[in-house]
Amino acid sequence: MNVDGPVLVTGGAGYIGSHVALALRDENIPVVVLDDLSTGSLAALPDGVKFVHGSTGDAALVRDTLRHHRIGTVLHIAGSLIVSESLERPISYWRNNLCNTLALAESCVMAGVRRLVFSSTAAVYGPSSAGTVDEQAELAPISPYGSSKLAAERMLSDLAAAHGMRLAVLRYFNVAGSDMRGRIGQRTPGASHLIKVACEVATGQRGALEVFGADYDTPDGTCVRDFIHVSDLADAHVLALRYLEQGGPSETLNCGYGTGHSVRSVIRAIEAETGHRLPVRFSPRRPGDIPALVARAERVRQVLGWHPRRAGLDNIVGSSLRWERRMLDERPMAFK
Ligand SMILES: NC(=O)c1ccc[n+]([C@@H]2O[C@H](COP(=O)([O-])OP(=O)(O)OC[C@H]3O[C@@H](n4cnc5c(N)ncnc54)[C@H](O)[C@@H]3O)[C@@H](O)[C@H]2O)c1
Ligand SMILES: O=c1ccn([C@@H]2O[C@H](COP(=O)(O)OP(=O)(O)O[C@H]3O[C@H](CO)[C@@H](O)[C@H](O)[C@H]3O)[C@@H](O)[C@H]2O)c(=O)[nH]1
Repeated sequence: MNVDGPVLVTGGAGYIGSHVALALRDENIPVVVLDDLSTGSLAALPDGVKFVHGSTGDAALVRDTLRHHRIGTVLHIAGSLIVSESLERPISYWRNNLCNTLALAESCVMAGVRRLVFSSTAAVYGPSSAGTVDEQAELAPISPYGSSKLAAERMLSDLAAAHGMRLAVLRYFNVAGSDMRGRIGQRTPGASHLIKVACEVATGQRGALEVFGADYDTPDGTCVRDFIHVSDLADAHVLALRYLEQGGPSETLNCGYGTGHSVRSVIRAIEAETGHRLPVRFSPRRPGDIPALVARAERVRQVLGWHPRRAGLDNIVGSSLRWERRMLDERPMAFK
């Protein structure tokens, strides 16, 4: 492959970033990770990956890192991402997702980086009657998280156009699962993502799964999401890198499978996998939740030639449960 210098992965000590770093390393692409370890962990870093501790907002550090390692492409994955938290702490979300992204992008321009991949989100879309959105759907975020990511998309697009940088914006839907070979997984302490939480409950690390709302206008009353396996998403990053290196123009791509699963169907998939009933408690709706969010995702397949290999709740839930059981083995006796 024509790799123009190593790739910088921001947020590479986090859940998605570490799977992306692993996918790049599996393709023998040299990787440097920049992470402030605010939610990430050194234990998540794959072997053979260089690590720089610091923030994307630290302009001097970022410029030194870009120049010292002769970085050709930046995969900007670092960010703040919990929808409900963003409603309580909007300043922190706008600062990290917009201001720090602007600082990073300015450093990229000054250091002559020509290619950028940006982690955006399905939360930039508003609630739609069909629940299924393509890249042209109305952009109407209902949380500071979604708004700050949308603003960052627009800011990056302006900078890219003016400074000869090519930009791939990847709008992830709900990312879940772990490396199928069990090498890495999601370590986030106190995580709030449905499948992570439910698998922690299934392995006895939490008491019960709280289901936020069963009165939505959806087939079974619970919210519907398009869950994408983290390693399929990581593969899309490798393809986006190749695409930009081969001269592909700037693109915005939904990353999902185009299949919706309700919260109740996730619970059923976990029960089928474990053979036990999952303890569940029904609670009121959680602020900021959209009833249904499913990708129309033909474009990512057409543009990048992406062929996901791990679709299906069984792959996602199975790999998540295997990872939680492994984490349990590493933890103190109190959890056993
Ligand atoms: N998890 C999902 O379902 C999902 C869905 C859509 C989009 N995303 C996006 O994917 C990205 C990664 O999410 P994740 O689930 O891996 O979360 P995560 O919290 O596991 O990873 C984020 C990583 O970024 C680091 N970080 C945060 N701010 C930083 C900064 N200013 N400088 C350097 N490092 C910083 C954290 O320490 C962490 O390692 C985020 O940008 C998020 O918006 C995630
Ligand atoms: O303990 C829980 C956790 C979640 N849910 C429900 O499960 C669904 C999914 O929630 P969650 O896993 O927290 O993900 P989202 O709020 O959909 O957001 C994720 O997916 C978005 C893309 O769709 C990303 O942008 C966000 O960063 C990421 O956190 C929602 O209906 C929640 O109300 C529960 O009922 N109980």
